[in-house]
Amino acid sequence: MDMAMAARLGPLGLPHAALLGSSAAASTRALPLAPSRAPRLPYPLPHFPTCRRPSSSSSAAAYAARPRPRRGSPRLLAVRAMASGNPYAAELAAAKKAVTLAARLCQAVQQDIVHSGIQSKADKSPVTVADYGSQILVSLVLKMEVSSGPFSLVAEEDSEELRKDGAEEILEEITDLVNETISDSGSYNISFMKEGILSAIDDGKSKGGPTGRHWVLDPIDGTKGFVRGDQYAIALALLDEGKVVLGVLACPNLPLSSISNPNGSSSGGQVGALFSATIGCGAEVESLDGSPPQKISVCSIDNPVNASFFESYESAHSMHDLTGSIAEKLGVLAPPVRIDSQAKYGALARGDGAIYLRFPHKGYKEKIWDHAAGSIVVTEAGGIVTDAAGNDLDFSKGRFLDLDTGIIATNKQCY
Ligand SMILES: Nc1ncnc2c1ncn2[C@@H]1O[C@H](COP(=O)(O)O)[C@@H](OP(=O)(O)O)[C@H]1O
Ligand SMILES: [Mg+2]
Repeated sequence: MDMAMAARLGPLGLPHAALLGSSAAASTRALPLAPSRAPRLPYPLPHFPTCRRPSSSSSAAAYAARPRPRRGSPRLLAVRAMASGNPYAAELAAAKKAVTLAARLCQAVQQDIVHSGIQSKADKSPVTVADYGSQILVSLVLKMEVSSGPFSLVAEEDSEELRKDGAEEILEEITDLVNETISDSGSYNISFMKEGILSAIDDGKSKGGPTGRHWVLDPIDGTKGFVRGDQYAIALALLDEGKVVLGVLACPNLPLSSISNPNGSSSGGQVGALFSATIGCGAEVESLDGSPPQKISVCSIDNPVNASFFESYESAHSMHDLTGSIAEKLGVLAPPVRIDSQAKYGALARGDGAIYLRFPHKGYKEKIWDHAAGSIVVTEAGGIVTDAAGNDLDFSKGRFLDLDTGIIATNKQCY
């Protein structure tokens, strides 16, 4: 290929016009519903006291003998981080702990939504409870586990609605659900009052930016999938000087085995995957129930004819006719695999498919929490994530990504 020709080509070896042109319909393969797991928490929960630090001497003895956090104190974690050669090891451990706890809360609420037959996002209350609850847990756990430096969190939710008249009941539900999840985990002997809950949400108001460290959180990514009982993710990343240096993706309904085989998820297999990656250290997956992490890498397919590609389940989020047309031009034969959330990035990173195409409708502005964790999981697994013009995604510009041309993630061979 001559240089002039190469310059005209975009990612996937296609001219930019082909990436941004239009349409051809494609048949689809939707990921089979993951088998549901028994809820760990009833929902809605009965109310219970919001502060239970022991006062009597006998309960003080019980308090002294309480189960301790398994991963050790922040100081110990920092020492381990230095010893392991991963400068973000303490942050990674905290991030995994935070999203695992949030995933438990979300699973309990999703079970309730599915069982109660709520199928529309219009009935917002349980979704709202889970969104806020997940953000609160992640915010609280990070603050308790990572003590170094100022705390900055760029997250989707704020407490404005919960501070309005009439929101008292839902705030109480959220408070109870958060406290119950913490108590049930056995990790901390602490509970929170409503004001602490509201301020944990508002910790997520940071604007991010090019300097310092910022956590980036989507407390429930793929809300529509969550309501349907399908895929969703709790996505948490860390920015350091404008770069994503760490990412974790809790995908409670994603099979642990590959979803490249349509029957793969029905092999009696476990669901609940936790992807993680730290810059320069590779990417891993483990079960949300705590199996040992295993290194993952993107697939080595070099001919799109043998590739399958991921895209949003929701056509409102990505133009299915355009992605179908791109796939056709590439020679992809398999129908698209449509799933919600950054579970797509996780599945791509472990080689379940070769390409993820995301082309929102004109005017949509992507938020950093929808891609930060997923993109580092893919790049650390050996893949590439760019916009349709081939530029790296820039997470240093605040709460939004500065692009309007779509996102492509794939392995180096297909790019
Ligand atoms: N019109 C639109 N175009 C593109 N993305 C959209 C969109 N409306 C919402 N989204 C984003 O798409 C995310 C879900 O991605 P996916 O389609 O891959 O499941 C949503 O995350 P939330 O569910 O956290 O709001 C939301 O941020
Ligand atoms: Mg999202």
